Amino acid sequence: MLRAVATDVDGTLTDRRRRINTAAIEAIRTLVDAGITVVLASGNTVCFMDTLSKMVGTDGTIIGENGGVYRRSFSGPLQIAGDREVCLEAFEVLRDYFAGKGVELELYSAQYRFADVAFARNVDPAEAQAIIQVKGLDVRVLDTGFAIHLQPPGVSKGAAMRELAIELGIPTTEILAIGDSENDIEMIEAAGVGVAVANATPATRMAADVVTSRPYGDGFVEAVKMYYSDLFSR
Ligand SMILES: O=C(O)COP(=O)(O)O
Ligand SMILES: [Mg+2]
Repeated sequence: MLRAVATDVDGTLTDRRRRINTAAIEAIRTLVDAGITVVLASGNTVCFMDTLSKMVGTDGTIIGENGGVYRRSFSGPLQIAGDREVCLEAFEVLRDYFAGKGVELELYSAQYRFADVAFARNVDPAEAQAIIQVKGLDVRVLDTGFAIHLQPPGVSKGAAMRELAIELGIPTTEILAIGDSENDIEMIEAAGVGVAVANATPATRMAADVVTSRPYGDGFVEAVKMYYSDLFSR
């Protein structure tokens, strides 16, 4: 039995413009009301995730900053994985490099982040990755399709999900994970069932057990109805 659903946010519950799919919200509420734990798992900040959790109606179990932070329920202690300093140092290197090419990097919500660094996609993520590699920096460059993130090695939504699973007392084999991007691959692989929505990147689709026929929030609803058909047939 799939006792928990871990879902990505941007590109999975939202569309390309980050507008949330209202049918996806309804589906999450149906799951929550049936006692299924819904974990919102995103590259977004804790404060963003808290607001989203409240308004959607989950118990506040979240993975934020691509696994850099996670927490069981609103009242649980916030766990911080990884070292933000190494990400900030790597960001400085990238900022100098791209400044030399006349491109200014734009940080996203830096004052609200505990573990990672996120910035605008106005540069090629592959070029950023190449610079990190050339400089021998021990940081991952993740392209979520919405932002570029710098993560310490070992930090991922999948690693955070494993830790949360222990806290929740739910084996990872009983978790359904749904996502769309590179930052969802470890989570999709670690879960008992991994789903990619139709708009997912090729590597994310490859990692998944199932790829939905519909994109974005409609794909999320399709996946949930597929695995919890009894809850939605009433
Ligand atoms: O914060 C991002 O860059 C994307 O967020 P997501 O993990 O919810 O898709
Ligand atoms: Mg996403």
